[in-house]
Amino acid sequence: MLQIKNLVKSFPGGVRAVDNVSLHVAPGDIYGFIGHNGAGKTTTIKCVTGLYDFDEGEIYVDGKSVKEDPMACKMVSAYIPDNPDLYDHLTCMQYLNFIADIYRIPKEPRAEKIKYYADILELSSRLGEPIGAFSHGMKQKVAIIAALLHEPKLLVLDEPFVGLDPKAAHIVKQLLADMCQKGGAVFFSSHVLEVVEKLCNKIAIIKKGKIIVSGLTEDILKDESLEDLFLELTDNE
Ligand SMILES: Nc1ncnc2c1ncn2[C@@H]1O[C@H](COP(=O)(O)OP(=O)(O)OP(=O)(O)O)[C@@H](O)[C@H]1O
Repeated sequence: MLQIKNLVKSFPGGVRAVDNVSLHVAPGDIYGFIGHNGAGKTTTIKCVTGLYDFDEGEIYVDGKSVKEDPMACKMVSAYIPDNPDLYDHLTCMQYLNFIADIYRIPKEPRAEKIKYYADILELSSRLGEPIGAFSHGMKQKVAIIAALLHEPKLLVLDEPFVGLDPKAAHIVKQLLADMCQKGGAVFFSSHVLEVVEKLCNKIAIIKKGKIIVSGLTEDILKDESLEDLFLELTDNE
């Protein structure tokens, strides 16, 4: 569903933020992407979602090249950034309709889906309010609903659990697991190692732009905790 091959991305001034990264996220995978601050997670994610151009390598979403066929990639995927900057002047319902229009979701399933997700994320009574009046966690929930409306095959999230209360985090984990059970794929970055360890069937650790370990969680961890492994692999400079 997501294939990253030998990705290289440098910034002006010579920072090689992503250095020959290769990853494969298959249908049904919940793939956790972890690393220290500045390791290259967000840069990789922004290359995958088409927000950054990249210097070398290839990225394929559902078999389509992000460089050559960006629209096709966007139609089957969704991205939730670490900071949900939505349109503050729109009401929650106006925003969700705007996103649904972009993905050409017909009126009837659209209304049903908005109701379904708003109910489980406890936003139903706030749909008519402007997003500008929402808390960070509420904006995060709106971004999650907007991302799920078109039933993406691939969902990419940057730090999805920051700002969510424990109940909302639990529901979002359930939504991600449901999506993967139906054959979708999830790729997300996180610093919450306990969540990654429990939720993800695959994990990659990135350090200074390079992948230092990747694969099935059970193969990587064996009897160790993810925290111990992470500290062991990333602490030595
Ligand atoms: N727009 C930019 N211009 C220049 N350098 C950048 C830019 N964005 C990121 N970098 C650099 O690229 C490297 C990787 O940053 P990135 O944001 O991908 O890290 P991260 O793993 O997401 O970190 P965090 O966990 O803190 O969010 C860092 O050295 C950072 O300073």
